Amino acid sequence: MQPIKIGTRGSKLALFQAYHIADLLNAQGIDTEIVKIETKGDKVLDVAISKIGSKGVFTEELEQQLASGQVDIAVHSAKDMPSRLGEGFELIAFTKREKVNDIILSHHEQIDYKNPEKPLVLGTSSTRRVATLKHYYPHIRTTEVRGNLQTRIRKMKEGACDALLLAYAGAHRMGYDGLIRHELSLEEFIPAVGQGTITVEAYKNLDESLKNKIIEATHHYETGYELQAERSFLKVLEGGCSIPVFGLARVDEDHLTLEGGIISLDGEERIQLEVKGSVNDAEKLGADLAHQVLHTGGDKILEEIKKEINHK
Ligand SMILES: NCc1[nH]cc(CCC(=O)O)c1CC(=O)O
Repeated sequence: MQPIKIGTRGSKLALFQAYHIADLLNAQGIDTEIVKIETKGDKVLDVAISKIGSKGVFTEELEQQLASGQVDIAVHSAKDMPSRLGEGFELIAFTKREKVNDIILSHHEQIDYKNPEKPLVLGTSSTRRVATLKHYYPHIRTTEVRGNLQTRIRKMKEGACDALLLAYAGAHRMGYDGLIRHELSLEEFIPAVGQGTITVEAYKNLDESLKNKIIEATHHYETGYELQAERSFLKVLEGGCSIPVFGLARVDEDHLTLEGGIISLDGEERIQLEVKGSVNDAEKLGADLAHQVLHTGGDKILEEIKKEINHK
C-alpha cells in the first residue's frame, strides 16, 4: 500500500502534531509521509489574526490539497478549526486530550499576575484571553505578540512583554514546561473550544476502509464527544478565533458536562452557563447551551463584538 500523505503546516508545533498522528498510524502498521504546506496564517505575521478574518487562515491551503488529492489527510490543532468546514470536508478523529488550561510562560522566574501593585505586560493575540484578563485582572496590560511559539518567546525575551499567555498544550508539546510559571484556573480561563486536542481532517474522496483504519488508530472516543458538544456550541455562536467565546466539555463515562459562554471585548460582561446530559446527545447539548447563552444576554454581547470588530 502507498504511504498515507499527511498534510500539515510547517511550524514546529504543527509538525509535532503531524508526527504524533504519523506515530499512531505507524503503530498500526500504516505507512505515512509528511507533506508541509504553507498557509496564509503563516505568511501574514504582521497583522492580528482577528483582522485577517478568522475563517480558516490556517486551514484553507490544506483543504485545497485535500480536495485535489495531493494529501490524504490533514492534521490541525482542533482549536484552529472553524465550526463550519467546506463542503465535503470532515474531522474524522480527535486525539486524546492534553491538559486544557491556559498558562503563563516567561523567562523571568517570578511572575506575580495577581498583585495589582505589580505592573505586568502579558503577550497574547487572543481576544478571549485579553477580555478574560480585563474581567478578572484589570491591572494587567496586554500586547499583541504574534508568530509561532519560538518567535513569540524570542520577542518576549527582546522585551515585547514580561510573559506570554498561551495554551498549556502547545507549550508542553514544544518542550517549554520549564518556562511555565502559572497554570490558570478553569473557573476563570475556560479555554477556547477544542484547546488541547489534535484533529484529523479528510475529504469525501478518502477511501472508506482507509478512513476507518485511521479512525481506529487515532480517535479517542471521550475526547470526540467533548469536541462534538463544544463545536456544536461554537457553530451556533458563529465563533472563530476573533470572538471571545469559550467552551469546555468533560465526559465521565457516558455523562457529559459542558460549560461555556461569551465575554465582551472590554471584559465587563461575562456570561457562563452549564448543561449536562448523555454523551449521545453531545451535539444537542452544545446547541442548547449556545441558545441559553444567547437568551441570557449573549445575543447583545455578540452583536456588540461584531460591530466593534468590523469597525477596526
Ligand atoms: N491559536 C493558535 C494555537 N492553536 C493551538 C494552540 C495550542 C495547542 C492546542 O490548543 O491544541 C495554539 C497556541 C496557543 O493558543 O497558545
